[in-house]
Amino acid sequence: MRISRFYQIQKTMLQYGLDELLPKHWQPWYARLFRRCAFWLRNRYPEHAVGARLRLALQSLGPVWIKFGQMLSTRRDLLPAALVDELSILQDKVAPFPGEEAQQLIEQALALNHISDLFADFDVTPLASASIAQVHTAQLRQDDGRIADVVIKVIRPGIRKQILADLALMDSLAQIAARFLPDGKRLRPREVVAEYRKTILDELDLQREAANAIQLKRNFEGSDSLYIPLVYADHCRNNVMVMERIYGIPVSDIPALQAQGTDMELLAKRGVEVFFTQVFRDSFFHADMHPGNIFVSREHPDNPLYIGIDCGIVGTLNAEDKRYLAENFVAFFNRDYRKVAQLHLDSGWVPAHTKVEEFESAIRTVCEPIFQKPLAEISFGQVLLNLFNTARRFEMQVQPQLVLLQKTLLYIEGLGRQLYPQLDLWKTAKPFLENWVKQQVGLPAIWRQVKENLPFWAEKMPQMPELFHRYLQQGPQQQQALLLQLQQLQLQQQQSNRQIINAILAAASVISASITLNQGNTWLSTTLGLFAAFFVIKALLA
Ligand SMILES: Nc1ncnc2c1ncn2[C@@H]1O[C@H](COP(=O)(O)OP(=O)(O)OP(=O)(O)O)[C@@H](O)[C@H]1O
Repeated sequence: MRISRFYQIQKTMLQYGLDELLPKHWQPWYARLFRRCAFWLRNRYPEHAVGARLRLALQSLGPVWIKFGQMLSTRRDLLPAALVDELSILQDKVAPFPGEEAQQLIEQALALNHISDLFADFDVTPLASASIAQVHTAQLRQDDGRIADVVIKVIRPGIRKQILADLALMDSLAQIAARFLPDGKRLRPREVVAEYRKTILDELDLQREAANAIQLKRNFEGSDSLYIPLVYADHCRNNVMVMERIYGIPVSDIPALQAQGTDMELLAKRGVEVFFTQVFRDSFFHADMHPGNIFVSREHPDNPLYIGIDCGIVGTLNAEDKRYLAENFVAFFNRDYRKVAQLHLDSGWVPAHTKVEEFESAIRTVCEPIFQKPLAEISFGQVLLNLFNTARRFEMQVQPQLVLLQKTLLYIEGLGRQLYPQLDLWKTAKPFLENWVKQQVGLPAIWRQVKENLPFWAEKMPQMPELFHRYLQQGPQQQQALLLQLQQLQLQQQQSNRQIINAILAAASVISASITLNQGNTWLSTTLGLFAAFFVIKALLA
């Protein structure tokens, strides 16, 4: 099976003339000889450009390859623009599988004798069908007797086996490419395949998608900007997911949005706001924001509400990633390339031996042309992409979560400008970034940190005597480890105490300074102000 599939893949690639993607001097003599002899595998589509042939070949190889092409289409950092443009029009239109089979899968997964035990009006004709799953409509009979309009998403039968087999082959091909392509090291084909493997296998697990949707819904509870359909978690399994049916307008249907009088400017701005809120407030963002997954509510078009579906792919960021992003954006838009370079060094993103002047100059070279445009037209996604590419030359390993974010940012920008071409992204995003950066420094940040640490200390304090007791009972090596643990706890506690004391002293100085200033004693208030600054710095360094 594996050999015949391997042969089929090679055959398809040669019949679409994809060997042309490799410059002749990269191909060993035996490969060129084989190519000449294999008369039955001629390029059948010489009239098409090589990018178009790659797209058609992937399409004919099936869903796994189509999705792989779609993923590659987001890697402008790796592939030439013409190829990426072709790949980005790959569509995974796949014939639906029989609705009766979907019904059986649902009955099995939810342990139902008949689908009507739980659902009324199950429609065997799918509402939508894609390469991995298919969606049917139904009405859910709830425990309290109420009926809810729902959709049921069902994973295609047998798809997992097919995906695993193709992934194994893809990895073999990537190994060959990494070994034989002179550019194999830079393109890192095995890592690209490994990243894809994770994404596509995650998409096969609807429990995971359900959990993501529940989390995102909770994050935007009561929001005017984003609504996530309710997931019926009790009726979700790995291959079946039941959720509230929504009736919004697809975001790509601009005439329909305009016809209902949608405030397009507000809608575009809200798209950017929702994205930045997900990234900077929640550190949890929907990372599959293609237009097919975004709808707009038909209610109150003057206060437009997005509806997001398909939370199969989400990105998360840690505090360091967020700081990196926010500070870099702010430094970028101030055209402070030295700061950008320094930030990379300070955070250890590029090795310590990097020469900051060289790095600064490289960033300036790629980014300055972007700033020739008016600020309103600058693409954040492009800025990030250029930054990643430059940083990579300086040995920065780009983090997958940041690539996911950059890709989502490009989608959001494209969408925003499609809805409202005059959208000024910078103006919309700037308050978010500046606020966030501001919140990370100064007294409020210290206070927040102290508050965050208090429960930790409340929990750890009672363990101190126990740890000490255990320490006395252990052998020398374990004693050393425990001692270290104790010392760390003590250090953290001392740091936390120092921060609290300095924060209190700084606050007292600020209050006294403002009282003395009101009383007209400028000299004393200035001195107190200096004290306040001194304590803030001490708190930050503690
Ligand atoms: N809650 C819902 N209410 C109404 N329609 C829905 C809902 N969820 C999904 N659909 C419809 O089903 C289609 C496919 O759903 P979804 O995007 O979740 O599946 P998918 O298999 O992950 O597709 P793709 O990978 O192409 O995005 C959507 O484009 C939409 O038309």
